[in-house]
Amino acid sequence: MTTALAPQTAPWTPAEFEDRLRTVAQERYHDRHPFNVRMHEGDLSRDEVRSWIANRFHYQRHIPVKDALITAKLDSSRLRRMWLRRIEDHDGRGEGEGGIERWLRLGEAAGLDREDLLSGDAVLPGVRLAVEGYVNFCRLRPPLEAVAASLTELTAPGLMRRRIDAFELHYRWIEPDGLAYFRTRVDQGRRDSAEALALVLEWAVTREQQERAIAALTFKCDVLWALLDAVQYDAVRYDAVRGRG
Ligand SMILES: O=C(O)c1cc(C(=O)O)c2c(n1)C(=O)C(=O)c1cc(C(=O)O)[nH]c1-2
Repeated sequence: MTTALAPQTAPWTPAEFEDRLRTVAQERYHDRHPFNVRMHEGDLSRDEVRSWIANRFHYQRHIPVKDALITAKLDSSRLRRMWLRRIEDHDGRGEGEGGIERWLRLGEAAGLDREDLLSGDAVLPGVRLAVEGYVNFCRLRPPLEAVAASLTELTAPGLMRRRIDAFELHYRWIEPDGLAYFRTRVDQGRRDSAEALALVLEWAVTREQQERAIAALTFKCDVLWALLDAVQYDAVRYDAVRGRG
């Protein structure tokens, strides 16, 4: 005797699954975090912008590490080549190239010292934990979940454009060349998210796999949110210490 699948375990159609992924990537994304809202409105002090740049550098420098962990799990040359390109995007092909270098230049354009950024001394405990959480997630989970976690990049290009506008309008004390990182990421993020989405749609065949992909993306949104919680809390604490809080 065959039993029909219960309706709740039937897979979503690819269109419905994609729609659910996009909804998570929009509704839970950190563009809605109060710190980002304040950034876009021009409310951040110079110290707050600098703290964000220094703390976000910790995230940036770990992106190629987590991409190397994902690459090691991929089982074809085509897929590994695809993922290796992400590592090159961040590390460059030689000294003085790539996204990490561009982020260091953003820091310098905002008045931060390259050596201080590289030392990691300004990185907050909550930021360390959030980034470690993401790296370990990609280390421990199967490729489907690790790739699905990168799908926050479905929403990232829109945020990059918004950030460029906000920086040009409100934070003119940052030298314009420093914004090169964000300009480059608009197209890279679009390409990366399109590739990752195609893989997730192909690999998640059962309802359980689809739900795992949604959970992975939800987790990643929480990583980005927690990172900004730490930066925001530090700013509040700093204000209180100086009697402004
Ligand atoms: O500034 C941002 O808001 C933002 C967000 C994200 C993201 O959504 O994960 C990434 C980036 N930037 C980014 O620059 C980047 O290289 C990147 C790689 C990834 C990833 O998970 O593979 N996300 C992001």
